[in-house]
Amino acid sequence: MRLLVLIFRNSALPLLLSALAGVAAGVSGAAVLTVINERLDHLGETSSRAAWVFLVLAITAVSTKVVSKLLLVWVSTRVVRNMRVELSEKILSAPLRTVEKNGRGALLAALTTDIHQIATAMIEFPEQCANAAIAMACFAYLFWLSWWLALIYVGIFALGIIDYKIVARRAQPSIVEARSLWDVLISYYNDLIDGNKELKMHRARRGEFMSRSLTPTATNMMRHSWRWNWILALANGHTQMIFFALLGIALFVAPHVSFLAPQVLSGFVLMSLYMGGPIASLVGAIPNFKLAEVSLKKITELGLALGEADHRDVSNEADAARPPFGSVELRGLVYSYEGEEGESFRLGPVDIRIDAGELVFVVGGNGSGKSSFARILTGLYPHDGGDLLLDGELIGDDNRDTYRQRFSTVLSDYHLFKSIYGMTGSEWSNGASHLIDRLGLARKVKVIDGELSTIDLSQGQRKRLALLNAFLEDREIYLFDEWAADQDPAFKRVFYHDILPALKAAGKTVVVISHDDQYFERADRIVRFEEGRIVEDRLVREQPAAKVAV
Ligand SMILES: Nc1ncnc2c1ncn2[C@@H]1O[C@H](COP(=O)(O)OP(=O)(O)OP(=O)(O)O)[C@@H](O)[C@H]1O
Repeated sequence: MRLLVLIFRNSALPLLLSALAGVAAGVSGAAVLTVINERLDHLGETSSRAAWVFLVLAITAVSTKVVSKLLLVWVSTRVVRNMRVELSEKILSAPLRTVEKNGRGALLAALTTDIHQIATAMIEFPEQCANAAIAMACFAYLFWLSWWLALIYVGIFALGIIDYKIVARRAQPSIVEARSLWDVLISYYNDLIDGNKELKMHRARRGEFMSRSLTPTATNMMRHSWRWNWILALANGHTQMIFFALLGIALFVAPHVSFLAPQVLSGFVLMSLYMGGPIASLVGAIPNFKLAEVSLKKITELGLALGEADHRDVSNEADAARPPFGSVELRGLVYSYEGEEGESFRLGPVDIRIDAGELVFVVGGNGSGKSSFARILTGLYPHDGGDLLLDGELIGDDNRDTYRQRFSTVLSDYHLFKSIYGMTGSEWSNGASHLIDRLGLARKVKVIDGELSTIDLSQGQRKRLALLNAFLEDREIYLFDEWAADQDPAFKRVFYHDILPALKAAGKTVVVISHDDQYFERADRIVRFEEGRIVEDRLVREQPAAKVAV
């Protein structure tokens, strides 16, 4: 049902036109057969009227078929494009936790396999509507020829459908299982690519990764795919048998039951043969519809339902000028990670107020909650309890995206884009070149046509480029999550002694997550986390304004 809604939401008119053209092709094809059937009865006699009818019907059958196909190709290319864009937008607008929880494997499977399956079914749909219409037109003709024989045909058909359903139902669990295994296989593909070094370095790990994870999953998928394919092939075989049964009845049984004119019998034989193609195609398309339903369900389970309104974590409003802020405050703020066995980590309650222009170092041991705090503070995760306020205004679902736009960040799991998106004109390009120079990368990286010439650099150099991005964004609040961890001692010093004070001097608010205790005295204030809570919040000293411009 959801599939039908989706089909009609996307390109309803061309799909309808294609279906109508398909019906016209099928009906005119069937009409050609009635002319043939009629002429077979008068072999040897000439009729120019019949010849003209034959010619017009044949041309109509071929041309409408071509039109129907062309419309389908036109629609199909657009449907696939639209779904790719829509699903990407859904992923962009979904809350970050939804994206993280789903994982790369499931999302990539949705973007590739599921979209392909749904698009295939959408494209099949009008063609199969046309096939169903052709079958109905054929049956109408059969009823006109002999109602009682046509009724027997309908009865046999109904039995065939019931039989198909009984057999095909057994394929469903394997279809679902094969699709679930595909997610797992993609996550192993990720390991294969991202963990290639680790796998190359250790023979036993490599062997076990293949023998315990990747190969069994691929084998399992093969088994399930084989199972549902043979079950449906068997069900298709049953359907084929029905046509032979129909032909057999027309040829061998019906003449003994009651007198039927030879033209009636040949009509039944011809129509049985003609219907065979469309009905076989209809039955053959059923797996595609089943696969598409499974794919749609998968996408919905990811929290990214296509074609339905959902909770948006991003706003499409134009970026308006914002008045400078005075303070950000967290009051009794709580956030929990849910594991399989309930809550796995709780941040908070956290109470803190950060005033504009402060340089705050957030410190603490591994797993104490610093990065989680950063994600809440920047509005990347919605908090579970307590309040987040900007100048006294509560931050919630409606204004979180706008709130986020005040931050420039380099998070610990940052991603570096080769293009510096979101900045236009030569101004940023000149700025970028200048900053690249200041970051000590001038001999490595250039800005060419709005793109960085390379991002294939060392970890530390890549992080400098991430910093470049943050500088270009030029927002009010900077947040760096262990930015200096990969830097050499000289550049670490530049970061703490030049860059941070320069940002402060420029009126920026800076939050630095750091393990570099030798530089802690560079902060205005130190906030220490332990087990998800602030255990220390102390002023260090007033930072002198820096002389170095960033
Ligand atoms: N994506 C996640 N899913 C589930 N739990 C998480 C996730 N990220 C962090 N946690 C939980 O939150 C705790 C705190 O993690 P967090 O990354 O905030 O610590 P941290 O202080 O930044 O550590 P580090 O100094 O090692 O970066 C972890 O111990 C873990 O239990």
